[in-house]
Parts: sequence; C-alpha cells; structure tokens
Amino acid sequence: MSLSKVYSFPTNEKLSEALNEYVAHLSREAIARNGRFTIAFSGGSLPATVCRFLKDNKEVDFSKWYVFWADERCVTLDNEESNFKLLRKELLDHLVQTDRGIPPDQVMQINEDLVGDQNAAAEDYQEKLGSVFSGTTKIKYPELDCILLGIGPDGHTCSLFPNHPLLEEKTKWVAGLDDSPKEPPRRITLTYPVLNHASNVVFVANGAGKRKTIKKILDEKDVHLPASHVAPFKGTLSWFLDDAASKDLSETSPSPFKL
Ligand SMILES: O=C(O)[C@H](O)[C@@H](O)[C@H](O)[C@H](O)COP(=O)(O)O
Repeated sequence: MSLSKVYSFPTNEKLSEALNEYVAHLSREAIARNGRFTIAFSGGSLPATVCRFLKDNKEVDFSKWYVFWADERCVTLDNEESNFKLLRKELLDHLVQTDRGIPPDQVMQINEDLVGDQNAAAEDYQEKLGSVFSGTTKIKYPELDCILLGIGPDGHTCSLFPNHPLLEEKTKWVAGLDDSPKEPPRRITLTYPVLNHASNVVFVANGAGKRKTIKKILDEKDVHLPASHVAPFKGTLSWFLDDAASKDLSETSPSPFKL
C-alpha cells in the first residue's frame, strides 16, 4: 500500500474545491485508461462536500461514470434516510437538469424491493457489482476506481462499525447488517476486501467533531477503529480534511494541494 496522503484546507469551500479537482482528475485518468469511471459514495455529509463544485465541472464526462454506494440504508429510495436520495439531491438530479445526466443503468442503487431483508439486498447488490466488473472472467474482488469514505466519531466508515462481526468478513463484497449503532439499523455495506482492492480510496472529513478520531487513526494508528483497516493493497489512500478536523495531527501533506 502506498503511504496515505493527508491534505488539509482552511475552509469547507477550499476542501470542496480540492475534491472537485481530485475526483475530476481520477475520472479523466480512468476514462482514458478504461473508457469508464467507477466510483462509490458514502452518505452523511460527504456528498455535499464532494459535489459542491464537482456537479458543475464541465470537464467531467459523467456519461462514462458508474455510480455505486459504499453503504446504503435499507429504506425505500424516497426515504429521507436514503443515501441514494441524498446523492440525487447533491449530484444526480442536477446533472439530469443540466443535460449531463449519468445513464440510469449506470447508477447502481439498492433494490428497494429487497430493503425488508438486508441480506437479500446485499446479495442483490453484490450481483450488481459483479455485472459491472466480472465481464467474461470471474473475479475475486471488484476494483473500483474510486471509493469515497466518511468517518464517524467512533471511527466507523461506510457501515463497518467498531467490534462488529462484519469487520472480519473476507469473502462477501457486500454484506447486510441489522444492528447498526447509527440509525437506521438495517443497512448494506461494502466490505474491507472491496475497499482495499480499490484503485483510489478517499476519506473526507470536516469539523472539530472528527478531530480526536482522525488523530487516533493517523497519528496513534489506533487499530480498534474500523477506518484504520482501510489500507488499499495496490491503490492510493488520501485524506481530505478541513483544518478544524486536522488540527491535532502531527503533520499533513505539503500544501497547497496539487495533483
Ligand atoms: O450511510 C452512512 O451513514 C455513512 O456512509 C456513514 O458511514 C458516514 O459516512 C459517517 O457516519 C460520517 O457521517 P458524517 O460525514 O455525516 O459525519
């Protein structure tokens, strides 16, 4: 795994500007290499921070994007808790309204007919991943071009929570849970093998509320926090923070941020 890069920005606006630049760069590189860009979003505050400027970036060829979710709540797609609904609000609907929509069959949302059973929903989502990645050959794990991860105060990421059995899951690409300590309890989530096979993993965090957790992970290497075990085997790992979140860190990567 290449060493993680930690970038910190004085304001949330500067953080969003850098994320716009970085995701657009990853998209350009992937499309040039493979003719498509496969990206997974988390929920929470991440979509607003990542998409604030990205949604109007005319350099990005969204028609070549395949959008997944790093985790999703087992609720209907119009439910306020839905990460799909959240990303529609922060990105997808805006792209459609500006004639730059992502083809619907390249937006891989949870099957809402299955949200009553998190395990069935997870199996179905794994098949969705397989349909995009397996092609002709059976693969062990999908290799997404970019996975965008948030982090909770308890060090959870996607829906991998402290001391949860899913932290040990090594076979499934997508797993269901019904005991999330963060509401709502029923979710599906990518597992570590998929996170750690991604080409580029990007943690996004802002605000003083994350300060302690980020110091535990980046400075103290606290192995008890789920986010500490995101360590891409071959891919890159980057942290995009605001100064409020990074304040207690011993060091951050040289600024200004440049690709
Ligand atoms: O669906 C979810 O709940 C998220 O994917 C979750 O993992 C989130 O990223 C963290 O809880 C951070 O959330 P905030 O960025 O809102 O603090």
